[in-house]
Amino acid sequence: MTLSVRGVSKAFAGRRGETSALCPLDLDVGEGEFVSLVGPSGCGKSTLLHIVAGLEPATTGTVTLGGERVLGPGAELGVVFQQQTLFPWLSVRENVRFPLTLARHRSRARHAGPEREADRVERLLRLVDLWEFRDSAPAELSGGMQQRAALARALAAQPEVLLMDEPFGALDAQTREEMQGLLLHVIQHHRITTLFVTHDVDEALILSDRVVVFSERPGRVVATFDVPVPRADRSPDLKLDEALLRLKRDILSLLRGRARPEEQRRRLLLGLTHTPRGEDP
Ligand SMILES: Nc1ncnc2c1ncn2[C@@H]1O[C@H](COP(=O)(O)OP(=O)(O)OP(=O)(O)O)[C@@H](O)[C@H]1O
Repeated sequence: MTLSVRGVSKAFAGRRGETSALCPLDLDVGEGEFVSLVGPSGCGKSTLLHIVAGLEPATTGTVTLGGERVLGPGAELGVVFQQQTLFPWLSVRENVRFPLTLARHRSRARHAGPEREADRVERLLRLVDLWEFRDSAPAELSGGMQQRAALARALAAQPEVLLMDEPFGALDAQTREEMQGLLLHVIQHHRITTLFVTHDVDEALILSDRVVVFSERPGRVVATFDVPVPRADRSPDLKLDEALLRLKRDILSLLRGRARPEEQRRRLLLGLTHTPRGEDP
């Protein structure tokens, strides 16, 4: 299913007047394509994702999925956010089953599909390596396990579009790499149209067909980079690939040119971006 953003802008009304979060922007994600958004903190990436998910109205413009206008949250979308969003009172298995129950109640036969609900839940829990923890409560899982459960839940209703907002942002480096490997496995086997927000340029390059760079707030698209690596050849080890290193350098220099100095310093301190060897930050 194609995703199309046309002339979408957002202004928030606040105590100190209006905050313009997004300039009118256009963005397309083709059927089965994986597109990442990177940009300075506060440039409106999450706001755009919320608008695409139908969780936040746009001030101007329209979002369409498969040609149909998005007017609110829909079952064709799977969403994974950085914060833990599992229902704490349900077990891991019940969390993953939840979208299927919801789809059944909305009698969305298309989403029920031929596979039995219980079989699908088991397949997904095995895919994310949580079958053993199926009866645990979310609070009993580590952060990485909770995000694996959140990914399984997002995939349960067989969404045609996946929206992910820094899903691995709170994880340690090793768990993050494992999650990237898992997501690569998922997208190599199911070509789901995906819009992915991250601060990590390596992560964007490893996972994406295309990386879209935003300006600082109010966000607009300043550049788009195609990633010239076939899906089948992708892995977290690609960080050292020559072509990707060149792309990374280009993206970082764009971000450094556009990010505010204090934000650049914060990111460098946090290790969110890396300075290519021989260059000053
Ligand atoms: N509900 C809201 N009310 C008022 N202002 C908001 C609201 N949500 C976001 N904003 C403002 O809109 C701007 C964009 O925020 P957003 O969270 O989309 O940025 P971001 O690029 O995702 O940031 P980060 O990378 O730090 O997560 C910020 O200035 C933020 O303060």
